[in-house]
Amino acid sequence: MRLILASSSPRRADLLQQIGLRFTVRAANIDESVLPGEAPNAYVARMAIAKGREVSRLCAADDCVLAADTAVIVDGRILGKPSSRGDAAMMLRRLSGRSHEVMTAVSVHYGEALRVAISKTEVFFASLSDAEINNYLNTGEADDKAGGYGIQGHAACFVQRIHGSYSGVVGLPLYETVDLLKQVGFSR
Ligand SMILES: Cc1cn([C@H]2C[C@H](O)[C@@H](COP(=O)(O)OP(=O)(O)OP(=O)(O)O)O2)c(=O)[nH]c1=O
Repeated sequence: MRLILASSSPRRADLLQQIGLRFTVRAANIDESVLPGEAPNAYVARMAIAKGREVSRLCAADDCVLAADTAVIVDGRILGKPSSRGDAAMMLRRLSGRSHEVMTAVSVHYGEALRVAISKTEVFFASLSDAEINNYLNTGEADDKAGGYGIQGHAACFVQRIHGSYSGVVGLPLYETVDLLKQVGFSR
């Protein structure tokens, strides 16, 4: 009986380690395109379930598989990971001087059981100058992160406040994760 983290994200592994869980990492590789008209909560839940399902197929029947998906939502639009530096710059200009929502869905597959939770956090960004955006992009932090920023890195300077879950913004909401593991009866 093992806990498997179905993720290639080093942040998710760091967060799980932070709360003392022992686990093995097995990354999932799925198509992350948004369906036409798909609502943000439906999208992140579908992605978290698909990642978990793919990895659980390769695991033992008594393994517990944890997966997650994070998206940034602004004006009803879903921002995933930027496809280029220009795309990341566009995302950061869109987030500048206002608040947006970060949604992370977590899925747990354990035996026949599947549970999903969604964490939503409002993040308030300061106004960013073009120079600040360019300097930030030079750090390379934007490349693999939803919305083109990481609150845990240099972009912390852009964040005035948040309302919700810090670990959820970084990619794995820890309260919800532990709650789901309890719900399916997975004990450490
Ligand atoms: C908003 C934000 C996102 N992120 C990260 C969390 C996720 O790793 C990433 C969003 O992409 P995801 O598709 O959720 O995850 P991933 O591709 O990194 O990893 P995997 O699918 O293998 O689990 O953005 C931060 O690290 N900090 C932040 O402040």
